[in-house]
Amino acid sequence: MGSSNGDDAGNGGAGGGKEERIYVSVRVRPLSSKEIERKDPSDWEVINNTTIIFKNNLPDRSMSPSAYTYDRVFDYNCDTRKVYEEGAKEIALSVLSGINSSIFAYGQTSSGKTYTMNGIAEYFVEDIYDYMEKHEEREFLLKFSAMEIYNEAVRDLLSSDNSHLRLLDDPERGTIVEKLTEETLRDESHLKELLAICEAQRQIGETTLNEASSRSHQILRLTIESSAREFRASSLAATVNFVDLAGSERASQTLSAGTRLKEGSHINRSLLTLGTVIRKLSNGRNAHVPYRDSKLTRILQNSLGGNARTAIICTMSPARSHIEQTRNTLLFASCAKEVATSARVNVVMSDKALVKHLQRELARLEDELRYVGSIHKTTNTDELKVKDEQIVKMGKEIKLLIQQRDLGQAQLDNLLRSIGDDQASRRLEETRGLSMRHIRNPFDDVHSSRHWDESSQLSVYRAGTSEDESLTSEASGICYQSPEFGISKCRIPHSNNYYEANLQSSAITRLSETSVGIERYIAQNASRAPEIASETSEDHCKEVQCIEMNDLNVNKDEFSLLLDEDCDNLIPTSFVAKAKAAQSLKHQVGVRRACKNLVKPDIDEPTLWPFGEDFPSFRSSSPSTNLRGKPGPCSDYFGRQNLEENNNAPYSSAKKLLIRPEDASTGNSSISCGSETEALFGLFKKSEFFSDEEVKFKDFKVPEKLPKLQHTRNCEDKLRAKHCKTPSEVDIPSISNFVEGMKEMAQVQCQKQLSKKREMHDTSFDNYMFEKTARDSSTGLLIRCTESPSQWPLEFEKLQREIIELWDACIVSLIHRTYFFLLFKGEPADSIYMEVERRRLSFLKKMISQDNGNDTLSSSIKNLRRERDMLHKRMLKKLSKEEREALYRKWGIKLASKQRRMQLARLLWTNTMDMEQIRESALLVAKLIGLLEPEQALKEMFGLSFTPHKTHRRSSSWKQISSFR
Ligand SMILES: Nc1ncnc2c1ncn2[C@@H]1O[C@H](COP(=O)(O)OP(=O)(O)OP(=O)(O)O)[C@@H](O)[C@H]1O
Repeated sequence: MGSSNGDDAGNGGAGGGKEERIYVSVRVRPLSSKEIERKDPSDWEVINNTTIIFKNNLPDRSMSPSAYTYDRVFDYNCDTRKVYEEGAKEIALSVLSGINSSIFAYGQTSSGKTYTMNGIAEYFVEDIYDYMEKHEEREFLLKFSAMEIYNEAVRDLLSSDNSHLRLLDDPERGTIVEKLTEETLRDESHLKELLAICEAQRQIGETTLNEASSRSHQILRLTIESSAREFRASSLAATVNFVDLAGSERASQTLSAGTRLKEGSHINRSLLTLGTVIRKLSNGRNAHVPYRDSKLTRILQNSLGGNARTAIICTMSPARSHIEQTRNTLLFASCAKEVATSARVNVVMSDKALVKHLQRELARLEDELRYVGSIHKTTNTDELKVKDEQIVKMGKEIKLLIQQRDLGQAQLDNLLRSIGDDQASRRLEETRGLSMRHIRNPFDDVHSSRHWDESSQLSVYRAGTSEDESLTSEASGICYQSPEFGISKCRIPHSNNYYEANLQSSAITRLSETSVGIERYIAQNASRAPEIASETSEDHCKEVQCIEMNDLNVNKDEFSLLLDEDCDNLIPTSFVAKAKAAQSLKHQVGVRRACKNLVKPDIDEPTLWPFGEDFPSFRSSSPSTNLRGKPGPCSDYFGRQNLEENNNAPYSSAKKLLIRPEDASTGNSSISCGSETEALFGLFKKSEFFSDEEVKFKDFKVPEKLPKLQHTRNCEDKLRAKHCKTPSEVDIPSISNFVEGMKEMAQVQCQKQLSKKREMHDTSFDNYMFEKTARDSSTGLLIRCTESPSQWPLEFEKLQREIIELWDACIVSLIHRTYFFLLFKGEPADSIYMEVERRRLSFLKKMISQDNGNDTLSSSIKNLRRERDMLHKRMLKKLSKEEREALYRKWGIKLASKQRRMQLARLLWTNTMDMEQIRESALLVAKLIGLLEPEQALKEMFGLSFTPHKTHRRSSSWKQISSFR
């Protein structure tokens, strides 16, 4: 065979076939006896193995090509073996390599198609069996089937049943003939028998040209599967088709009529489609190829441009009388020469082989899984190891802390004993006829801070006034912390009255340090509440003991507070004792910090104080250093005083004033026992944080005119000077500090929420408080948020806008706004933080409005200016020129204008109605202050969880952030 086919039959890969052209040869038969008889001349001459020429110079032949070239041209004297050997063998035998192949015989009737095809099939069968004999190492399976397409009906040539067979489309095998008999060949003779049957079964009729004309298209199909005997994992399987087409002549030429005419039309339909298919394929594969237009092309689709090697042998008569048909045949052959097919080796896996293959694949995947699992396991093991180490380490720390606690407890007990606990009791009994009962000293039963939290949700201190076991609550002094925003109440009985007052929550948060004093106060004063009011502040101050902190020989009878080194703040002695004993606080610094937890800020308006000035002795030796100041530049984020080292400063934004009841009722002003008193118990004035009910006393009416507090402006000035930084010194609070503050704030709120349900069935007084809780808007918001999550997005948007407006109104730090804005983006758990922020800002706004535009506002403006100044400077450092210019354009700042950075800084956070501008502002500020990845500053990073948790350590964020207010 020619080089175009190559010698690489069977080399096609299983995955993709090798493209090759259809092998086209032309066979010229000898003139038949009839043609010779009528002296029909031969006009064709084979000049070489590949070319045939028309040798007659007839006038009407001038337009036709005179020479035709093909892969092979066989002259009339070539026998069929040669035709087979050189025109079909290689392709036909590709089937042994697992490659589909097809051999076609095409030509007009009586041109020698059947003559040629029968010979080829015979030689092929011989070769196949010869091959099989020579390849005993392989096992072969041959299956034979045969069909004819007669009048566009498919018939099984191996079946005596003349019924028409249907064609089916199989997604894997293509078009298949339904119910076509497929005989498994036993041997060569068996095949020859079957071939004989086919020949006998084929439709034959007499035409003018051929006495035994084949009137149908015959397809003989041999499928060969072969596999190596010793290695049967896979086998090769392919099919070879021997296609003997019906005559391609026109019906008129065969002088057909009746049945023959009908046959001709059907024959020509299939041949016409075959011609179209070949032509389309020869022109390129992009065009639609009408395989389905005829049964012939549909069945042989793979052999025509598909997965098969194909050879076409065009037979022709050299007689002049057939010149037209011969030329058509040659033209068809020329066209077919251009058609390419793409045959590939068909590897078939046996079921057994398939199972084996799948088993191997499964084993491989399992290995991979085990490998991945082992990596994962290793990782887990490593993680567990680290965690185990952490557990061991934490265990050691816990052990150490327990030791320290026990030591502290022992020392405290000794201390209490040494300072005369008994004496205190005796003294109380002697002087007031009271006994301390049911006192729950938090240090006695606090085994862990958790316990303290638990108890702080409920009544905390109870001092009995008699030894009667049937002590009623009316007879007792009660001081406890309510869940209502952490507020606490003290109730002091006297006669038929008892006085109640709210204690600022922050003080109670630290009640562990002050409890003894509270208890004693209650115990001591339960029977003399009215008298308290009559005592003067001078008297009170006389009682104050200022004890040096190293002097632990304090008299426990006296509720004494230690002053810190500056005598700015107070700390109960019991706390000092504990602090010292536990060695958790370092002398003065520790004490000072603890003391400053108790510091209370500014007082503008009075709140009634039922206890008078006989409150346990404490004083400030340095009144000028009291911490009265207005929320403003020196106030922290929540309006609290901005105290250096005030790491644990409680919430104390509300103003307060301590006056004696009678002073309150008479309007006399007698303020003064010092800010420390206020700080310790921090009574709140009526404020946005607390309602009327929370601050009024049951047995006192709030006087219309209340004494004005005499501010010590020096203090404010001093604080301002001390804590407010110059622009160049402006520090940027870290987001973690900011978050820490948020957590603490929300903690109070969460505790309130949690305790609400728990307390619902408590005393009537408690119910009173909880009814308040239920009315509380924050609580309401949270409930709405958790129970109607679908409403929350709207609520959030509304709340966010309100907060943005309030930030603007309160001239809040841009950095604070940025942190807040970026952190709280609308998750349900944000509600608590947002509500706290809203209430805080509302309170601040009111404070500012009450300030009548004085220093507070101007200071805030000044600080905001400093902040903008800082941001404008950072633009140079943090932004490239291109980034800056892009921002100028975005913000509508002319590139040619001056002080563009400052212009931009002044625009930030200004348009509160434009959320896009707000968002842009937040992102820009975040970038400028070094919050490089604001999106990563998620609440989760900082544990901003709604779950309440203890955080007694207060961050310095308040101080830092406040410096921008
Ligand atoms: N190469 C050849 N050498 C000798 N005789 C041939 C050759 N080719 C064909 N013949 C003879 O020509 C006659 C017609 O051949 P054949 O039946 O094979 O034609 P056909 O193309 O199959 O016709 P139809 O399409 O009508 O079946 C037969 O008698 C056959 O023996």
